[in-house]
Amino acid sequence: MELVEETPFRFRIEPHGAMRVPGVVFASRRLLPPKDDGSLTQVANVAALPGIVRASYAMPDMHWGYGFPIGGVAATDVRAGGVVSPGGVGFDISCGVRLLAADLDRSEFGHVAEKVLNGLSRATPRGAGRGAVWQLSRDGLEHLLAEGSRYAVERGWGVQRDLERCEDGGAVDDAEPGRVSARALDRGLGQVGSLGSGNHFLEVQAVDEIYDEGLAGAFGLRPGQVCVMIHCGSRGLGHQICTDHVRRMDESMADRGLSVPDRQLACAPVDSAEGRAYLGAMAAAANYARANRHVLGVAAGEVVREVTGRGLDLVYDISHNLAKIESHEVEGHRRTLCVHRKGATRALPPGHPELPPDLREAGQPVLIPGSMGTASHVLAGVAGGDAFHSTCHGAGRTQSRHQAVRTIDARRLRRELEHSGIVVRGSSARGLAEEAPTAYKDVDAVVAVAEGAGLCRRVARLVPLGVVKG
Ligand SMILES: Nc1nc2c(ncn2[C@@H]2O[C@H](COP(=O)(O)O)[C@@H](O)[C@H]2O)c(=O)[nH]1
Ligand SMILES: [Mn+2]
Ligand SMILES: [Mn+2]
Repeated sequence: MELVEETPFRFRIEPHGAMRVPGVVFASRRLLPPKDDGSLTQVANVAALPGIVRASYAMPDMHWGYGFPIGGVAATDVRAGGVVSPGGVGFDISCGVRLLAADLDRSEFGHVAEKVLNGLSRATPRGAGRGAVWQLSRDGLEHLLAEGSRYAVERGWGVQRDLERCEDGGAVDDAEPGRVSARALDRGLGQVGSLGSGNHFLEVQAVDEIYDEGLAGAFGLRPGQVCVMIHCGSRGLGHQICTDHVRRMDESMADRGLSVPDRQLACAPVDSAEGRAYLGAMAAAANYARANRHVLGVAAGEVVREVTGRGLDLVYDISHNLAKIESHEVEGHRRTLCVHRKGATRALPPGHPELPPDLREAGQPVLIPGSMGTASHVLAGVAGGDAFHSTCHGAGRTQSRHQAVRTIDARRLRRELEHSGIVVRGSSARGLAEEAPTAYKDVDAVVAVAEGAGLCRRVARLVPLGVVKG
């Protein structure tokens, strides 16, 4: 795949073959994926989607994914036959990050660290399919799919202010629980308030460095502050919805005369029976994921209060696996677009009407986990942000899980983490090796490139104090 360096941190793949638009990769030379991981070919494949506009984008944390690369962003024109592709959202629909801040300094945390981490470990169900913080009836689950975190607050979980600090006020309005299969409902029923496994985590962190004092203040962050970051998504429910709709779209493509370079890019016009069915179910999964992070955050807040006497305030909650119908200007015209972000985070600029009043001047907080042994970051959206106001979502993998397990000694890793003062709870030896910091890119370099490319700005850097791994 030939890449042309257009400007620092921006590479272009010229349209060729079935590509309808160019590919644009935001990266430094060092962060570019190896040619043999297939993700640059995926950028080119996505550029062939019917109705795609401007470019097929990839963020600096990009790596290979199902159909779309992780770190991929693509928008299609809804009124010009543009398609939606479940592979452009991923199996963990609305996987995302929630950051909460404590009125506690890291100097006060050391002597209670073990106690807090033990409490968080007990309060956080994790692993494949086991346990949930909130046991719901089938009727309750349907309410939650329609109303997301708003339903949780209504039922006594957390406070109204939490909703203002959530993307979409805690729920998307276009969810259609009736589009969710019985199998997906069954899988989701006993998992509301659970982490899942692998890359999902609940981490206690400290603010280590502030890059922009004004923005950090607006987000409620100060140097040395203890925070809790939660990364998880829509569990078995989202996975089943993706599986159901990839199959359905795959079956309908020939009849609709649609073809794509890779079967994993199965898609349907947004404005079609299959497209609408997927988007309605996907939105229900998005509401599930937000409520999932919400109740985990409330449970974590109770533990922190019990041990330290201080509570947790929500900084922000944002997804990084979602398709959204948004209005953007393309070639001088306002268009209604279906924006896929898969392992990419929306980053609204200052002044955007969708931001709550207290964040409107600052821009949207963007939450970037790094790894359990390195830093994580808080960024902010900027005016003129490219890729439909999107940026990276993490460090991004350099090694597959399989490669990591083959090369990393889990016992040694656990010792090294504990030696650096990071309390580790949960996770099997295999799980720990899969998620080793060395299996990921350098998150500091990723966010510096994202900022250098004009996608966002850096606000604060956080370091881990303890982690509960899925
Ligand atoms: N702070 C931590 N970050 C972590 C950990 N495990 C993974 N990660 C980062 O999350 C992103 C997002 O993952 P994805 O599954 O949504 O693609 C990933 O790229 C890593 O940078 C952790 O334990 N702590
Ligand atoms: Mn996930
Ligand atoms: Mn994720």
